[in-house]
Amino acid sequence: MAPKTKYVDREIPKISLADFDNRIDTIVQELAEAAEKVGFFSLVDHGLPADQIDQMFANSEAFFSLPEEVKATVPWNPQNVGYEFKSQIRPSTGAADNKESYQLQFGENMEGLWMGDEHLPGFKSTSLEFMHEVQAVSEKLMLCLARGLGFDDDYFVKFHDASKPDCQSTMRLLHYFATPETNDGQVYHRAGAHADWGFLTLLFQRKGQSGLEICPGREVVTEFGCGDAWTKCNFEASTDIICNIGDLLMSWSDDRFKSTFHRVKAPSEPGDNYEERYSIAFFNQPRKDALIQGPKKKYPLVTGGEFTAKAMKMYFAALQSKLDAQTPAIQARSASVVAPGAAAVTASA
Ligand SMILES: O=C(O)CCC(=O)C(=O)O
Ligand SMILES: [Fe+2]
Repeated sequence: MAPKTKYVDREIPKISLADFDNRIDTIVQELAEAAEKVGFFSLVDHGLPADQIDQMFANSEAFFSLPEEVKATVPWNPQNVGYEFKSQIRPSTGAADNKESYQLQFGENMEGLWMGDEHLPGFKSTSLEFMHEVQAVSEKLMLCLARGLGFDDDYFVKFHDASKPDCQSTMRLLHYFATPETNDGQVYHRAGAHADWGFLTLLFQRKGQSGLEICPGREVVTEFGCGDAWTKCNFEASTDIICNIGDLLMSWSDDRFKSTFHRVKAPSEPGDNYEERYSIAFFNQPRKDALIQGPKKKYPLVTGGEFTAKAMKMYFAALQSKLDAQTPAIQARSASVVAPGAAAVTASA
C-alpha cells in the first residue's frame, strides 16, 4: 500500500491577460509575485479559443490511436523530438512513466519525424498552427517576465525565436494509460516528481482528467530540495493554461523566480484519477546561442546549449545513482533510457 500523501492547500494564482496592452503593469506585477511565491499560475483570457485547443487534443488522440508500428516510424531521438512508449525514467522514481508521448519542434530537428498526411491528414499543419499560437501567448509572458526582472522587453523573446532553425522549444503530446484500481502491487507512475529544466512551460489539460500536483519549497536552482507536502493543481476550464517556471528561468532570475517540483500522481488513493489522461505541454527552451545570466550575475554566464547539456548531465547522474541503488535488472535498462526532455530531476522526491 502506498503511504498516504500529505496535502496542503496553497493558492495557485490566476492571471488574466485580458486587455493586455492597457493592463500590462498589473500583469507584470501579478506574474512576478506568482513566480516568486509558487512558480505555478493559471492563465486565463489568453486569446486561444476553446475549439482550437479541442482540435489539438483531437489531433493528439488520433495520433496515439494509430497502430504501434506506424507510431514507431517517428521514434524519439536525443534532439528531444519524436515518439516514445513507456520509456522515460525519472530519477525520483527509478521506473518508467506509464505513458506514451510525442514531441514536436518548429525547426530542423523534426526532419523525417512528422507523422505524414497519409496516416493522419493535416496533423503537421494543425500542430504547427497551434504551436505558433502558444508561442505567441508565451511571448507575452516573456515580455512581462523580462520587465519584472528589469531586462529589455525583447530580452527573452529574442532568445526563444521560433522562426530560427535552432529553436529548441518543444510541444509534448502526452497520453497516460488507465491504471488498475485494484492494488496489484505495482506502482503505475504517470509523471514522476521533477522540475522542468526549460524556461517556461504552458500546460493544457482536459476537464475531469486530473492528476497534476505541485510541491513548492525549492530555494536555489543548484539543489533539488523541496518539502514533502503536495498541492493538487486544480483548474476550472479546459481553456485554462497552467504555467510553470523552469530551472532556466530560475537561474536567469538569480533564484528569484522558482522552478517548482511537480508530478502527475501515480493513482493510489481514493479520489485519484485512474482513467487515461491526455495533456499537452509546451516547453519554451532557449536557442543554443542564447546567453544566460541573471541581472545580479549570481551564476556564471552560459549559452543555451551549455545550459541544456549541463541539465542533461545532472539528470543522468541523478538517474544513475537512483538505478545503482536498485536491482541489477533495472540498472541494465539505464543504457536505453530516454532523456528527460524538458524535465529535470529530483533526488529527494
Ligand atoms: O502531463 C502533465 O500534466 C504534466 C507533464 C509534465 O510535467 C512534463 O512532461 O514535464
Ligand atoms: Fe513537468
